[in-house]
Amino acid sequence: MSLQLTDVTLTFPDGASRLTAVDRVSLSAPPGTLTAVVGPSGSGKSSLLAVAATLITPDSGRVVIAGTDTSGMKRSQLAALRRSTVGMVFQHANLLPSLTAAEQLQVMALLGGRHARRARSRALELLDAVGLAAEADRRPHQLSGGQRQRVNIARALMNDPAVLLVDEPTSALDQQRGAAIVELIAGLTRQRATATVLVTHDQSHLAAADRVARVLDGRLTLQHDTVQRSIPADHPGRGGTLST
Ligand SMILES: Nc1ncnc2c1ncn2[C@@H]1O[C@H](COP(=O)(O)OP(=O)(O)OP(=O)(O)O)[C@@H](O)[C@H]1O
Repeated sequence: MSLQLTDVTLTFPDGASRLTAVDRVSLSAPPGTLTAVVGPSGSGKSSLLAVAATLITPDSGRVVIAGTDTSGMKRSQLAALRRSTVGMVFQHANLLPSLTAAEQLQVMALLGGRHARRARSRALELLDAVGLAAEADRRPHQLSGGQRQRVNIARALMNDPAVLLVDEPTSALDQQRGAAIVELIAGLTRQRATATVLVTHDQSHLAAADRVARVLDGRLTLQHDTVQRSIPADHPGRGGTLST
């Protein structure tokens, strides 16, 4: 299991008391599957994703990423673990205005301590995978909203993460471009055997997911598997047929 949350609770200060944003949630995400997390506004979806990303430490419960139990880890250790095993895609692409599409990806590899020349070829390979081979040398202002989000997705995959966490990636896009982005994420999840968790408001995105988790008032109320899929057997450490 690439991502495992066990009995996780997260609270925030709320006046004299505390608000429970995530309430005893257990969720596991196997490699090569897309888990959609849906629920009304304020139900705790983003909080759950932030805990899974180790950006926030929960009050209680356990987060295991790619076999590493993150409990008690120092901030620097968590940052290193995130760099090597977690890719994150947020609502807005947040690209650096002065860098080309390829350079946005190369920066990630250099931060991850990878070799510069290999970083360039990997960046071009990933931009091709998201349909942007011809846009590699364009800067963000020369790209459409959907293209910027594709660069964002490719960037998140640069360090070959075991876990891909995606928060509302289509909110700035129209229905058609949004659906194409979710299809792209689903395809990359299977190709690259990432354990992907996608937070979305949009019910129409659920068709692309293997599993659906519903959150209400911080609780996971229902989780079901939609289909059975196989993942590439030659992917290191992630191969085999998967029964979700
Ligand atoms: N940093 C914070 N400090 C205090 N309360 C917070 C904080 N972040 C979230 N909350 C509260 O936790 C609850 C869950 O919020 P969260 O953003 O996780 O929900 P969500 O389902 O992602 O909502 P949306 O779909 O609107 O983004 C809400 O009541 C919210 O007000």
